[in-house]
Amino acid sequence: MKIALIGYGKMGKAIEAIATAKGHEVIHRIDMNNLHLLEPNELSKADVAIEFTTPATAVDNIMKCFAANVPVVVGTTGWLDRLPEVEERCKAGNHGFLCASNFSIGVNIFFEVNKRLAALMAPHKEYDVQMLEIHHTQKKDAPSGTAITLAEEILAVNSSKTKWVEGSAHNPGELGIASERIDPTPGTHTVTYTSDIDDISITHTAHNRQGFAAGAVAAAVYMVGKKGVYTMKDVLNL
Ligand SMILES: NC(=O)C1=CN([C@@H]2O[C@H](COP(=O)(O)OP(=O)(O)OC[C@H]3O[C@@H](n4cnc5c(N)ncnc54)[C@H](OP(=O)(O)O)[C@@H]3O)[C@@H](O)[C@H]2O)C=CC1
Ligand SMILES: O=C(O)C1=N[C@H](C(=O)O)C[C@H](O)C1
Repeated sequence: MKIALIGYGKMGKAIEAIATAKGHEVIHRIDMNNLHLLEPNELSKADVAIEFTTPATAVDNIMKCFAANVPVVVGTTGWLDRLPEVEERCKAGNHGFLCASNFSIGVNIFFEVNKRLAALMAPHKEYDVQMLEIHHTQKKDAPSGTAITLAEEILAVNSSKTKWVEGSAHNPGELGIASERIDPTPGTHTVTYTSDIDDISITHTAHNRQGFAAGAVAAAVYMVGKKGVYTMKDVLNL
């Protein structure tokens, strides 16, 4: 598989290491120094593009992959308010697109555990729920994309909560997501239910970026030749 890496920072480099070890070929390593490689005649040489850049640049880069007719796997977070628009463009143009706030197998299983716990806790109004995410200090967005996914899964079943908010909740209807930035934390997420009687917490702790990178490579293999909108649930059969 020929891969165009859009974004060659911490994640781009981690993905390259895993992709090449698996026998894939990285044909483009795109950062701010070689943006001409985003032109259709260059991107179209790849079987798949993997996009890990910044919240401000992800959507433009996805559109460039659509223009080049290259399926794209997107890990960049902090832009997902525009996801419906991007999915619409993907379907309308018959392109290939897979996006995940977190590619690691462990976090995707954690998402399922979170959904099950949220369903079990929903009738028990004596418990309040809050979240904490911890990442390295270079992270541009807060709360993390993973935390937002976890929060949305809780909001879908917990009728006491109407929206998530950054930091502490100001009223009982809000689900507070606290963010801490501590180096070199790759990514830690905790969901806690608190009552006067007891607390229940679930935590996922990434020890490094290998899980995110391996999941992104698995998603890229899955996306070669694909049209339409997919998620990690398709890749992992969840
Ligand atoms: N979904 C998941 O599983 C994961 C998602 N992420 C997310 O991935 C994103 C990237 O993370 P990370 O690798 O740590 O970030 P880094 O800051 O280490 O790397 C970002 C890279 O993007 C490049 N870049 C910036 N603007 C553009 C552009 N317009 N076109 C092409 N490349 C560009 C930068 O180039 P330059 O150095 O020249 O500025 C740099 O190489 C973040 O949003 C993060 O939250 C991270 C881990 C896991
Ligand atoms: O920026 C990061 O590093 C990470 N970002 C993703 C997120 O926002 O959830 C995934 C992972 O936690 C690492």
